[in-house]
Amino acid sequence: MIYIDEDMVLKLINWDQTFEAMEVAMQRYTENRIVQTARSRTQVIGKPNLLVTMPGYLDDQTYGALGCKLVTFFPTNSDLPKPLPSVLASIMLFDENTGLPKACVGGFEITKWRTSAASAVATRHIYEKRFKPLNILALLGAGHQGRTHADCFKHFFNFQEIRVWNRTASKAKEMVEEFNKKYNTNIFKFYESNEKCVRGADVIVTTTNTSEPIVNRDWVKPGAHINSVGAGRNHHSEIEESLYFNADVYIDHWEGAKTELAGLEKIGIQFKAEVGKVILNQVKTEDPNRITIFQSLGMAVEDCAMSRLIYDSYLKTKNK
Ligand SMILES: NC(=O)C1=CN([C@@H]2O[C@H](COP(=O)(O)OP(=O)(O)OC[C@H]3O[C@@H](n4cnc5c(N)ncnc54)[C@H](O)[C@@H]3O)[C@@H](O)[C@H]2O)C=CC1
Ligand SMILES: O=C([O-])C1=[NH+]CCC1
Repeated sequence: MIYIDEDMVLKLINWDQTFEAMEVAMQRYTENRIVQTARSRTQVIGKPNLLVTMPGYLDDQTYGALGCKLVTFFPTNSDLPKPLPSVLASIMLFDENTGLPKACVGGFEITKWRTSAASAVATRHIYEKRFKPLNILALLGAGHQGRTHADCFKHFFNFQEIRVWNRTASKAKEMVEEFNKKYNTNIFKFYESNEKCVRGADVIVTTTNTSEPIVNRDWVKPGAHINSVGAGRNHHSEIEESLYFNADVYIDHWEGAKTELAGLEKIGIQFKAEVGKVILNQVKTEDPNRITIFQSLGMAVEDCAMSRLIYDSYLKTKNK
């Protein structure tokens, strides 16, 4: 069995293949060519810290794999004297004919990249494909996911303004300075107020651990698209609940939604479809003024696709 560490993952990963891997994983989901369950959660007693397991099987010539991601979600890591990321992960990849372990792949970078690319896939298929405007992007959250989403959306879309808000303003300011420098641009703008950041935005991405809404119904312009990624108290804490009643809500997978979005179902929200159906043109939002939401949970088969991609790329570099 080989170990592919985070540095190597970063050398091998790229946005275009990650996007394709996410499209394939979501499409195969709808075609019933995957197996995955709701993830298991093992909590450290007396703490909000969790070990989460995500096993999956994806049937695909290029991205197919049998694997299991092990994720730790430790929100208390940000309070350590030397802070650590709150989401850490490793992915085990198995031979689907023998069950032998093939690789253990670092899952920290993969989780950031694949989650960002999943949001981009959702934005492309739910929103951009309908010729909707892509002028202003609002990013709420300047943590690991917020930063990777900024790179990803800069790569795939041509926004004229990318607004950044964060609970701790200094982090958003730092990010804006760093990203304007990195891309030699001035399109990244710091926002002190989440309301002002959201108002007028065409696309909104939320990547926070908040347990209270940071996006209110009245702030979101008609026809805007939201990718809600963060999992605070639950996986739908970032958006005011009444907004879900006024939107078409898309998910990535029903197994996860049944448990992790049970709170939304309980208050009567019906999910329109999984993103795979939109990719396959089986469903779409017709009304251009209807707000759309991608409620991203993250799927095991996305990690299977990514670990296969990284494993194959790794072998290619070794065989050169
Ligand atoms: N949907 C998916 O597939 C995935 C979702 N996630 C979720 O995304 C979220 C962000 O993950 P990372 O960026 O890795 O974490 P991080 O620790 O790097 O960032 C956390 C962010 O949440 C913000 N935050 C924390 N408490 C807040 C509050 N009360 N109000 C407003 N903002 C608050 C912080 O300012 C920071 O911007 C987490 O909830 C994580 O569980 C992570 C991976 C995959
Ligand atoms: O899909 C994923 O890896 C995660 N979703 C929420 C925390 C980690």
